[in-house]
Amino acid sequence: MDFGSVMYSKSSKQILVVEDSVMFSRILKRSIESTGDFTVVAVENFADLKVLLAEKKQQFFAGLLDVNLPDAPNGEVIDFVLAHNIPSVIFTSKLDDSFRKKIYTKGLVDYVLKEGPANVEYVVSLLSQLKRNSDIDVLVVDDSASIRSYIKHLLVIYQFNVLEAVDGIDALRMVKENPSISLVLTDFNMPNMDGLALTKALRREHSSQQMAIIGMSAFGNNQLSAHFLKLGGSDFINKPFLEEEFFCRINQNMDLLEHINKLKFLATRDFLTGLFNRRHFFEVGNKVLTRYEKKGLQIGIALLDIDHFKKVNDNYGHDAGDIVLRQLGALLIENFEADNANHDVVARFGGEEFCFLLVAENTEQMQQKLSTLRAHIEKERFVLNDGFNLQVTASIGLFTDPSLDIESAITMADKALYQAKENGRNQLVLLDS
Ligand SMILES: Nc1nc2c(ncn2[C@@H]2O[C@H](COP(=O)(O)OP(=O)(O)OP(=O)(O)O)[C@@H](O)[C@H]2O)c(=O)[nH]1
Repeated sequence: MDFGSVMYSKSSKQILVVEDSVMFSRILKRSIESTGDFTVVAVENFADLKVLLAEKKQQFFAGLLDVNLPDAPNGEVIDFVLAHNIPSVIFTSKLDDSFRKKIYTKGLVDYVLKEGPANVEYVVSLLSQLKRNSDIDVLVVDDSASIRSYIKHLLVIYQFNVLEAVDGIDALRMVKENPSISLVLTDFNMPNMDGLALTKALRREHSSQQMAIIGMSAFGNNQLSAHFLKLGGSDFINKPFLEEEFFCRINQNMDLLEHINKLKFLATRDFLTGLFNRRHFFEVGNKVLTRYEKKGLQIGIALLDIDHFKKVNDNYGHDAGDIVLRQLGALLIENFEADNANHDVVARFGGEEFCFLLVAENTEQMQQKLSTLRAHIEKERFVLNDGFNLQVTASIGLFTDPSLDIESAITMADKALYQAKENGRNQLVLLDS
């Protein structure tokens, strides 16, 4: 048994595999690790498992357990691993009804039949869902404490972060205080504000692309479920439900939100740097413009262009150029997006050119901000794949005039940028009206 040879990256989560078939274990390891999100530690028998968990070297995100091991033929590993608080999925070659019920009462995440490659794919997607769920805040709304606690118990098995509310009014307050909530599971009959009124109120502020709302009510109430879905409910679960159906519906709804968010990201962001793209810059920029002009603040447009960037590509290769663009993108996100009380907007316009919409009390503030950025870029070490450190400089053109629209302001900022290049590069040039 060799646990020491595994390299752990800081962000990857560790998965425990307990499986006596070396071949199956290898296939699992390869498929799981190919996601780049997980590293696998595998053991072949119960004895090794005991040693591994006694060492307490790793914190496992999830376990994949074979229930029939030569030294533990009756599923003894299940209780042992669960006692170590490792959410687990079991592999089994056959499944009867009573065993299936036991799986969920024991607090296992799921079961997988050992049938072939499709099941390995299922395990990998299940692990990815668990990882995603650990970033999702769910609100459970029910006036019954015991039902809330049961649903919370199920959601925690699937790694969700769970918040609770006792009725619709309480739920609206919780959503306001916790804007990260993206799934609401609500009962219907509640005092003060019921599930239908809650859904109506939530949908005024949160579209179905931002938040999933799943209703839960006693079986047979078809009119209620239709009414709920028409109000904007995402899905409906009849009570009592099979745990398996409960998890499937929740995961399907969260998969949908995830896909929508990915599409939104792809439509609005530049692929290489993650900054806004040109189209989205205009969309956001125009909104910021109207909001801040009213407040009497000044707006400026700046264009930044890396100096002699062609030489970076020519001397070190296109990949090195991409590394510089990516690292510069991260620097711009850190300085202009992450902590952005003024709502400055920055985008990659293409190639090595970046555009800024700046909001400040006066032109001097903007100049100060951009001069600090220029100096920061000059000092930054861009680290290439072979470890070589590269330095670059950038020229910036800034234009300020409260009466111009964004497009005309960009044309003027481009003139200022041209002057900065003509004057010898690595500098900021201001043009104002
Ligand atoms: N690596 C990489 N290079 C790119 C990308 N987009 C554009 N470029 C390169 O950026 C370079 C831009 O060069 P030029 O427009 O001649 O300007 P420059 O060399 O930066 O010179 P000045 O702007 O005059 O200082 C070209 O070599 C393009 O091929 C990209 O996405 N990745």
